[in-house]
Amino acid sequence: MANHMNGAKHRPQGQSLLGGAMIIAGTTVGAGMFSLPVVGAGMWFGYSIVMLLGVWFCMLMSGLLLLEANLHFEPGASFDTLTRETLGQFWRVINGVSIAFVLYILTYAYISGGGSIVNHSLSTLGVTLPQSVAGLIFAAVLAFIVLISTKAVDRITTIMLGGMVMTFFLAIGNLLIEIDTTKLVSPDGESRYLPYLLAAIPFGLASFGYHGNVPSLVKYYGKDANTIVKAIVVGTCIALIIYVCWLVATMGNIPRSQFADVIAKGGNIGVLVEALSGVMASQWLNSMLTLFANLAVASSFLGVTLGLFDYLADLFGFDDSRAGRMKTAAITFIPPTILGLLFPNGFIIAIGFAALAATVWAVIVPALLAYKVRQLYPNATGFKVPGGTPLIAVVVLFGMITATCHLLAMADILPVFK
Ligand SMILES: N[C@@H](Cc1ccccc1)C(=O)O
Repeated sequence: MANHMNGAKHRPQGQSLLGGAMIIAGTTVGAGMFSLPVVGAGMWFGYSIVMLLGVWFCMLMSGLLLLEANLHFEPGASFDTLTRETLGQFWRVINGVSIAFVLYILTYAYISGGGSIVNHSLSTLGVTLPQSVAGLIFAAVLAFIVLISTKAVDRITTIMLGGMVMTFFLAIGNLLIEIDTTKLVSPDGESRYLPYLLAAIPFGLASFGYHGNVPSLVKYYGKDANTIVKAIVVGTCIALIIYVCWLVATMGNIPRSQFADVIAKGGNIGVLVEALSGVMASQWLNSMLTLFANLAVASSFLGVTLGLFDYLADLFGFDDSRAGRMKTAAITFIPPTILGLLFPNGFIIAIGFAALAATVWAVIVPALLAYKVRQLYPNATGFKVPGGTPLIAVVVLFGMITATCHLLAMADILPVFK
């Protein structure tokens, strides 16, 4: 649900807290959520919750550090401006490249996940398609909406958000009632848990990414630090609650040993939803769950690709005319769609790489920005994240550890549950 990446351009001052909290929650909750039970299956429920709490805290702090730095600039200053003016050209380039990489790879992840869930939905209707074709249809329909206008995206994501809230509570609410607590606390399968935690941290990080929205919030609220802090805290807490419910619903219904099958089939969204469908009593609730997954991936796709679309239009200087938008749409959608056709099942791998790049711009750069502005303005009286330099060091360390975990897991050095 990574919508409103660059939203809220047209709002005056005095906005309600709820709007901002929804922007943050909307961006945060997305495809990352579907990777959590799959990559958390090894360490299972208890450690997954501990990991989520730790990652939530660090990602909240990095968002607040970014806000602290941002408040030294005029509302409307972009992430690019912040890094250029504070850290210089080198970091500006690193930051820009890592943002573009995350947006591109997430677009691919959504096409892969979208193809998987569209395919699962069609198969319940008796239609079978190759997954790459389903991904292509998913991408083409949504890309068309982005091509029309930002307003079209805004309207459609709002409708989707409403649909997601209803289907989430219906489907997950029912799964929560049906959970089997013994599955949660004494899982089956091999008796090794903790070693699997490390390889899962990057997925936690990706699931709590929202940082591209911090400059949008400063634009939305002006320099009202108090309200923005509350919006970030409330928004990320909503995401945390949703993730905990989601882990209870999945791990309380699907036995740990069965996750090995889900992982063997690629761990994609459709496979996970299919496993959950197997334990749901009613066909109607089953459809609600499938609808929820479709909406979650589609709204994330719209939010992220709109961010990428605007970013690329700005980078290449394409205007807003029909020809300009066509050119921007071509460079936004064609590369990830080709990747989706070639590798329809790279969802989990793509989220992992998104996390690797996000450690740069959503964790390390915000910490460095805050460190630098504190040096530049030692007597500033505005908003300051508590904890001093030690907190900044913790956030940087978290980013470095997460990146290392991803690289080691990719190199097969860290244990990954299979
Ligand atoms: N949190 C988003 C992904 C994301 C990462 C980084 C920044 C913005 C969005 C998701 O789970 O889908």
